[in-house]
Amino acid sequence: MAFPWIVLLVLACLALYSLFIVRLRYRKLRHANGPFLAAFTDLYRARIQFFGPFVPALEQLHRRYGSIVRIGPNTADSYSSLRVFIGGKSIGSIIDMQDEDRNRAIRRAVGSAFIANNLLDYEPKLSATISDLLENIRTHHIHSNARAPVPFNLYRLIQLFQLDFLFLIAFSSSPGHISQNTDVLGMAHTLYKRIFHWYAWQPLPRLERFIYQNPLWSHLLTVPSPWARTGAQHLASRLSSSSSPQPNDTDNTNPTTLDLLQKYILASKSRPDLIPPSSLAGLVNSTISAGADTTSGGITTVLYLILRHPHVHAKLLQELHSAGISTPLRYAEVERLPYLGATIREALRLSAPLAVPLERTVPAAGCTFGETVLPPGTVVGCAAWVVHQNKGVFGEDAHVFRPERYLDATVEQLQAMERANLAWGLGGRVCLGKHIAELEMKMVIPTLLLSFDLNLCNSNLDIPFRNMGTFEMELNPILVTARERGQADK
Ligand code: HEM
Repeated sequence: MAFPWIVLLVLACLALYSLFIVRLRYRKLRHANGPFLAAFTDLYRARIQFFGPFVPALEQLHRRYGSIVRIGPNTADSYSSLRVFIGGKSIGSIIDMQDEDRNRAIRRAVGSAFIANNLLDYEPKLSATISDLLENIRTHHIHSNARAPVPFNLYRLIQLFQLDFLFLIAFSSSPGHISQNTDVLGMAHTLYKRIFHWYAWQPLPRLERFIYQNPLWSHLLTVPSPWARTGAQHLASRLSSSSSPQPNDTDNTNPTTLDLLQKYILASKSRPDLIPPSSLAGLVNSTISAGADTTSGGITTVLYLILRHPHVHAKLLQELHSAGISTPLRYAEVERLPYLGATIREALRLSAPLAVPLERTVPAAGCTFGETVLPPGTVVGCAAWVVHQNKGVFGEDAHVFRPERYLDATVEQLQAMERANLAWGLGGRVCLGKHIAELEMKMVIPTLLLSFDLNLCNSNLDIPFRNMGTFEMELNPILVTARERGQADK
């Protein structure tokens, strides 16, 4: 009857080992302030992040414990729960790549696709998709005297628009969401499920990996990704097709002929050590899926805040009218409009699409924040929503939507606000698609405002901006009605 003793011995060893690890993790950061429970278990953070409201909970912790708060023992792997699987195998992603050197090199290899100077390459494709968007609103949602107002879900429509645009720039072909007015491949829906999964499991990456990424049963649990499947199909047909531009093509001097997939293929040809062909599907998929929910949420947020603040709406229309914008609008006409730029910036400050803390690991040299010394390996994170409420930087009215704060500011204040701007992240892992997203926002928002008289149906809706960013727009849809603007309004 030795069996129970062996079991007990193993259990005791496991318990001792867990205690040892917990104590080690606790001791390393015992000087950091925070709730008692958070020093020992990630369940504390999981509770506030899952049941929320997360941002107010973080703000309250800062009021109580100061500018640095310990919200967990020390767990890194912010993005592992975003992994996408095909046939039970993770296809990899640029976002959860922890090898900084490789990430830097890949960003350099495909960087030309994302720099501000090459933005105009995207303009024709964007204009075409905007034209489909206008057509969609006119066909399905317009409110005229002859027809009763038909409220529509602004976020859903912008999401369909965004999916079409991203596919166009990535694969030179659009699934036609906007023209068919539907989530053609079920992408919007799975996007929401993935984002929800990420938010829910981000604080518990080990448990998430054990449950959802376990080779024994993960194929039963992982949400299929029509994104990844479609991307992989495009890649396969591109590599086998003789008609499309091939990786060996020397005519890559004209960037307008190359879509994102082709740029990645060329980068893979010249640096197979860095971008092996097997990593192409994951890299392209993660690059564009990073721009889907963020940009749809960003555009929706800006429009929502403009519509909620009639004086901002009026001032913006005035700026657009005085600029003599043509139809269809060209990027050069709106790129530098000050009030438009300030309005977008202010909306992303108050409601950055990524609401969860952006995490980094302290390097070997360690680092010091104020008087707190953080040892190498410590995971640190900043939540844009919390940083963006700093009154010392953004003023006493930091909670108010006021685009003028950037136009009235001194150079020093502007620099301080820029340094604290986390909407796009900061440093080496700053958003790769920032310039593309800005191009989109600066073209889509004025076009919609100049073409339609948009009205919010639920203008008392505050919830989306207090908890988890764009994800909430799925649960609490922002409904609007649209009426064609008369020529006289323009
Ligand atoms: C309003 C729109 C957008 C916002 C607010 C946004 C925000 C962000 C943020 C905050 C990060 C950094 C995450 C971190 O620091 O851990 C990021 C990363 C990234 N974004 Fe965006 N993004 C937007 C649009 C786009 C678009 C349109 C694309 C591509 C077409 C894109 C591609 C990426 C990629 C690939 C990364 C990962 C970069 C890396 O890890 O090296 N984003 N984005």
